[in-house]
Amino acid sequence: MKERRASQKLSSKSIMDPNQNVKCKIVVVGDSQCGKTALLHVFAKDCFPENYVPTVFENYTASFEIDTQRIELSLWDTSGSPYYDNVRPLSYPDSDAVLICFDISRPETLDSVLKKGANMAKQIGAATYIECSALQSENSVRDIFHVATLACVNKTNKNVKRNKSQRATKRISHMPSRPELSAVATDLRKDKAKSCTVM
Ligand SMILES: Nc1nc2c(ncn2[C@@H]2O[C@H](COP(=O)(O)OP(=O)(O)OP(=O)(O)O)[C@@H](O)[C@H]2O)c(=O)[nH]1
Repeated sequence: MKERRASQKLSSKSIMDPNQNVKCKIVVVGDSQCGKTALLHVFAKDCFPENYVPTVFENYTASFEIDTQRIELSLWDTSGSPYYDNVRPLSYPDSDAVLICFDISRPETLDSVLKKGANMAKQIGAATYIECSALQSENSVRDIFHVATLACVNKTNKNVKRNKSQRATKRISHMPSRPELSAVATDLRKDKAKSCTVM
């Protein structure tokens, strides 16, 4: 595993002790072949994986700097296969953020998110909805982890008060509905857009 040292500095209202090592655990879930591994590879290893290899469990590390604080990210890739439905939850304990992903060019993968993920996102106070393409835009991938890291840091900062349910309802309303996605999926396939993330 290779550690990525992001040069970009992030801004945060969080109050952090620069002497303290801040660690965040981010778990990535979503249907099989929706692009979870590619997302993590592009972010943590700076390259788009050439071949599709089904994941069982995989871990990556990376880091971000927020203000002068270095944040160590522990990134957990999971399998989207129903075969691993019983073991996937083993990665959830102690996670600071969960990225719930689907493939924007395959509306059926959004169904799973709507079935399981959206309710879960509301319950846990999801932060936002973001689209990205691991194939085409490393910046869009970086944005995902930028936001995820800030969400982790703010979550652990007791000085930041928020109304979880209001935030979730407001922010995830940007997520496309199933009919909207079906309508645009053909064009998206042509453009090779891929992953979306609800967090
Ligand atoms: N066009 C396009 N293809 C992508 C993108 N991201 C991933 N893929 C392709 O989608 C397929 C599945 O990608 P993975 O990242 O392995 O999917 P996964 O969600 O980790 O799959 P599981 O391990 O089965 O859960 C691979 O063939 C990737 O090359 C993307 O942003 N654009």
